Amino acid sequence: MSGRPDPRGFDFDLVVLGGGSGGLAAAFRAAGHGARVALVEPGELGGTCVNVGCVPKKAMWLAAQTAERIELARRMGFAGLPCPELDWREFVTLRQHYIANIHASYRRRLDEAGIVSVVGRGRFEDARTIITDDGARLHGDHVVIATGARPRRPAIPGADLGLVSDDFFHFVAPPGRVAMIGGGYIGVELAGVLQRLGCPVEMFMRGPCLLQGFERDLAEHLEEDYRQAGTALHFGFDLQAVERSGDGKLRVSSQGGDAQGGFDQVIFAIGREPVTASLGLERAGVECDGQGHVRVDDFQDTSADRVHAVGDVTDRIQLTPVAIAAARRLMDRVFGGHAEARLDYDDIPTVVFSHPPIGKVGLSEAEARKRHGDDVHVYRSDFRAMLHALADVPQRSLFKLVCVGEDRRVAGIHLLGEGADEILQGFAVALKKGITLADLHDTVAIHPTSAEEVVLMR
Ligand SMILES: Cc1cc2nc3c(=O)[nH]c(=O)nc-3n(C[C@H](O)[C@H](O)[C@H](O)COP(=O)(O)OP(=O)(O)OC[C@H]3O[C@@H](n4cnc5c(N)ncnc54)[C@H](O)[C@@H]3O)c2cc1C
Ligand SMILES: NC(=O)c1ccc[n+]([C@@H]2O[C@H](COP(=O)([O-])OP(=O)(O)OC[C@H]3O[C@@H](n4cnc5c(N)ncnc54)[C@H](O)[C@@H]3O)[C@@H](O)[C@H]2O)c1
Repeated sequence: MSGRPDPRGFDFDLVVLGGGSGGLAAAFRAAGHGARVALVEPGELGGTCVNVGCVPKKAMWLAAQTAERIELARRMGFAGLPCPELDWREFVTLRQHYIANIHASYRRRLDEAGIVSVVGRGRFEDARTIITDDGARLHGDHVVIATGARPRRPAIPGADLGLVSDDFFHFVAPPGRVAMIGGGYIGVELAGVLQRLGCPVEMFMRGPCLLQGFERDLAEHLEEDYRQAGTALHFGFDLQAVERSGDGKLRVSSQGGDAQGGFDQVIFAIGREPVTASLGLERAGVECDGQGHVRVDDFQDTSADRVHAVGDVTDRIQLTPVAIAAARRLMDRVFGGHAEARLDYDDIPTVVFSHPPIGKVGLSEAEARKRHGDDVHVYRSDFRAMLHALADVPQRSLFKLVCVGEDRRVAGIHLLGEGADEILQGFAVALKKGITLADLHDTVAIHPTSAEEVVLMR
């Protein structure tokens, strides 16, 4: 919308705050049900995922994987290959061109769906009224809050010397020697990309391992892979300060007195915080938890009538398909006549795009034992993928099934290795449908693949 703000305001069935994964999905689905929709977004369409998350990250991962493949090819006897060295500027141009196409496609789809797209930041005047930067008032019968999250910075001296994941996607040249703080999804993924693209990187973790929340044995394998690739891992490093030394390099020090220097960049990957502070939620009667996440019930309803929230702004699993699925079901309930529609947050598959990738769906072995006691049966396959065996590199794959009960229902699938990212999706469908180990054994394997290990585990 442009021009002078209309003092009478504009009426809609739905006003959506945020044009990221969740907000766009809500807007499109509601419009599909015939609702009159306004979408308020101050930045580029697509939010975190498209602009500073999944998409540019996966592009960098693909570049890093290509470098890895060139190295494998050399080991397999291909001669005359150049030393893999990425021209970052050229690749980033390709990446951003890909992203620009996504923006254009969203813009076209919003127009086609008749959704009013408002450029600006919105905040609540009351539970039915959103006021935008330029003073326009949008009245919605329903409001969806989908303002997402932003990277967290530690409250320590020198925090302003460090970067966050958003900044990573501004690099147009190798960043030099990097200290990555945090061993969760983002720390592991960005460190993996850097190491495979030939940038020295060291990881500093407060805890004792990488990827807490993933199977210990698989994560330990991954730690070994990272060490083999030349990444130093510092566990139990509780960051106390970042300083610039006399030589211009950065130095990180821990509570325990440990210090490491000589870094060109420090990147914080220590979690994300919800974007709620400036939304005027109190004026709408929307409650937040202690960390600022919007509180929602199982139906994505907030404490305010007809105000809903989806995605990273809530305290649920922070994944794009989760934000999208929650938004679509919410709109099916509100505008589509499906009174019971809601997202089941159990058994959501997830993959970390590490090198190699690691993925999981369902229960961990520990969670299964907590719920099912001794009636838990674990099957493992530890093998070298054919590609790695041929190239004679030490990388191994580790697949694990967690089954429960007399009928060995498959309650958890955990994959680390070549192709894990692509293999998991289909098996996640099967797990969700309640398959047993016997069902896997009844399925004829596809040979020779890594995926066949899942149906052959005994
Ligand atoms: C580096 C990185 C890699 C990731 N990789 C993956 C991955 O591989 N797979 C995966 O599933 N997930 C991944 N994620 C997570 C995924 O990006 C998020 O879970 C997802 O984007 C959440 O969507 P959302 O709609 O809740 O929020 P967002 O996508 O963050 O969208 C929120 C939008 O709200 C807008 N906004 C903020 N304030 C206002 C306001 N006042 N008014 C109007 N609009 C406002 C913002 O500008 C933003 O566009 C990754 C995240 C990061 C950071
Ligand atoms: N492939 C994917 O699907 C993907 C990729 C990236 C991000 N994401 C989503 O984004 C979310 C955020 O990613 P993330 O990596 O920032 O968070 P995370 O929660 O995965 O990991 C944060 C890590 O930082 C550590 N930490 C927290 N505070 C610290 C401190 N003060 N000092 C040192 N370490 C500290 C935590 O112990 C944890 O290991 C993820 O949880 C995930 O849901 C998904």
